Amino acid sequence: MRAYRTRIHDVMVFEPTVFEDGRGYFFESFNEQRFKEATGEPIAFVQDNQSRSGRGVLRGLHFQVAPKAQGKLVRVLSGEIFDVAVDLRRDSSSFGSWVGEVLSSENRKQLWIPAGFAHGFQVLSDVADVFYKATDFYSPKHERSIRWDDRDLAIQWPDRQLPNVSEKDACAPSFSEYVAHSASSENLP
Ligand SMILES: Cc1cn([C@H]2C[C@H](O)[C@@H](COP(=O)(O)OP(=O)(O)O[C@H]3O[C@@H](C)C(=O)[C@@H](O)[C@H]3O)O2)c(=O)[nH]c1=O
Repeated sequence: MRAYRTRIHDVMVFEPTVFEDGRGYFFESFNEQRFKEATGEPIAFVQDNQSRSGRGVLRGLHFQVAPKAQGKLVRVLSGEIFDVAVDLRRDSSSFGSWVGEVLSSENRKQLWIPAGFAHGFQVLSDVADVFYKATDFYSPKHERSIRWDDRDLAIQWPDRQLPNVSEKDACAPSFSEYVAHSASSENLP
């Protein structure tokens, strides 16, 4: 497994070692010991999620606030997505910055998004099955969202067509509205 950091230090990419033979392939999709060594943090996952989306779907930007903030380890079982993490930790030098990575069933990359980040993805294939592990349980009370097309965040989504978003995501507040109306500590893990 290869693990490396992105331009936001705490967001990491994992590339598993794939063993191919006459039968097909094998790889370890998650290894707790290696994950802990690479991140340097004692991270435990408690929930696995899976979603299917068609081309043009954009889900996000989503996060849960403390004490139910979630770290997420995202991968794609079929298809291709552009996966994005936005740093919402107010004490961070990269507060308000984003990083994006193409994840696909072909490249088998995984993106580690720690607690304190918002997460979203855009589907680039006809269908994408996305699977992610989360470090805390779903809690609607702590769930928040920020607009995917926020002007200050200026995320460069690869598909420039107007995406297919949920009603909830279409009404999400802007980044500056969110920052103005939330407690400064709520995104600190
Ligand atoms: C996220 C989630 C949703 N649900 C339910 C609530 C709702 O009825 C239905 C669909 O929920 P949503 O519309 O919020 O699904 P979705 O837009 O796919 O939300 C997800 O987006 C990505 C980007 C993330 O990072 C996730 O954490 C999550 O927020 O599933 C659960 O039961 N458990 C969960 O953990």
